Amino acid sequence: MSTTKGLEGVIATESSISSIIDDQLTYVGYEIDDLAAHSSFEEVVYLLWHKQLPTKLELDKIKNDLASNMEIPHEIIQHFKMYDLSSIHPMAALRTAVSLLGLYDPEVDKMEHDANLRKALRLQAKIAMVITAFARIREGKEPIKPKKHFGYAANFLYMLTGKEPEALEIEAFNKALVLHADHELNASTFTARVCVATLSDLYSGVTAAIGALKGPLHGGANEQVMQMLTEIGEVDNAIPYIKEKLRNKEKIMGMGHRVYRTGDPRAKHLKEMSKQLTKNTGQPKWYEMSLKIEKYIKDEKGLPANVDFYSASVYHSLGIAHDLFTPIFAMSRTSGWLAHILEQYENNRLIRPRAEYVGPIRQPFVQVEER
Ligand SMILES: CC(=O)SCCNC(=O)CCNC(=O)[C@H](O)C(C)(C)COP(=O)(O)OP(=O)(O)OC[C@H]1O[C@@H](n2cnc3c(N)ncnc32)[C@H](O)[C@@H]1OP(=O)(O)O
Ligand SMILES: O=C([O-])CC(=O)C(=O)O
Repeated sequence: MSTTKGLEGVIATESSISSIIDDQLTYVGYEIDDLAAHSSFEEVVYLLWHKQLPTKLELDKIKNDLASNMEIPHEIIQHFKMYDLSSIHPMAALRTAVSLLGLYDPEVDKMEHDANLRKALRLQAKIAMVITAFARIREGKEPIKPKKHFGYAANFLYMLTGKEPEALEIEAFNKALVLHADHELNASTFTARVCVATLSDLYSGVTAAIGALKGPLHGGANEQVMQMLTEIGEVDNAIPYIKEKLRNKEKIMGMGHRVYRTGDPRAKHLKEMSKQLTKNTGQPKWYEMSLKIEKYIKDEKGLPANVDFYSASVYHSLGIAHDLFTPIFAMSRTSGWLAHILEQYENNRLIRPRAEYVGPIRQPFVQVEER
């Protein structure tokens, strides 16, 4: 047996959801650039789950279904109110709340495709209010219910702030959701597939995936990027700060990728949004700092910026708390996780690789009294 550390380059499954070929990303064969330019998040959700673009009627229906199913059970709100949320990371709260949501879904253990689609819709809808309710309750505010006529992006921003978002904010946020929705067999998606390949339920799969996304080598990097930018503070400090980090053999968050070599095709969209939004908010320094870091790391280490790098200054410019960046990633990626869960169920086989044993062998057993 031979091992591949981190399963690099290992093809673990077939999938027709998203592909990364020659550093180009597609969802069901549609270029990410086209989807980012033209589609709503709901359209992408439909595409990932049904593997075709919706008709106008189908799109209207999924938009309406998502908005009408967003309200979360009262018990989840009560659950958040039980804790001192000031010391709880929202990703931990989200992981627990998604698991808890499963308790309130009467179809949780129904395994038919249609039942799984209905659960997927409910979970995708409710996860938006789980995050916003958490964010409001920890600030001592009451959660806000969704508006039926708002789209997914607008509803999230509205439930978070209580203000009707502006068109530019909705557009930027929608685009960020589209860009994060799916990404082939990344660590959290693989986790979801491993979990449900035991024929466990969909809530378990998404709960497991949230746990995997939380780490700073994966989705948790976007929050870390903003922490780094905040520590840097001013554009002139950027390069000395980065040099020091590299001297200490520390990783620069938001840089590098297991699959992309020339660059992450999502990053350019977020970069452009960061440029515009930081200018609009009168804080171009976040973009300028990011630009310097990106160039330096590319020149010095040959590493490209990944999706987490510019999303940090985008979300910051939208006035979103830094520790909500990863939950927002999770909210979008839930659509991809659910698509992969549905695909796994369709053609399931238990996922159970082997480990090469490298521990001691033929050890003589010694009774506890003699050790
Ligand atoms: C949505 C996402 O999940 S996108 C990724 C988000 N994560 C981050 O941004 C965290 C920072 N980046 C990283 O840690 C890595 O690039 C990963 C985890 C994304 C990919 O990791 P891997 O493919 O396993 O690469 P690995 O960690 O082995 O790095 C290979 C080499 O590049 C270096 N390297 C990789 N990324 C970075 C980085 N961000 N900063 C500095 N050096 C880096 C490593 O130190 C290593 O160097 P060495 O060979 O001299 O020891
Ligand atoms: O694919 C990966 O390894 C990580 C990533 O960019 C993502 O999940 O969006």
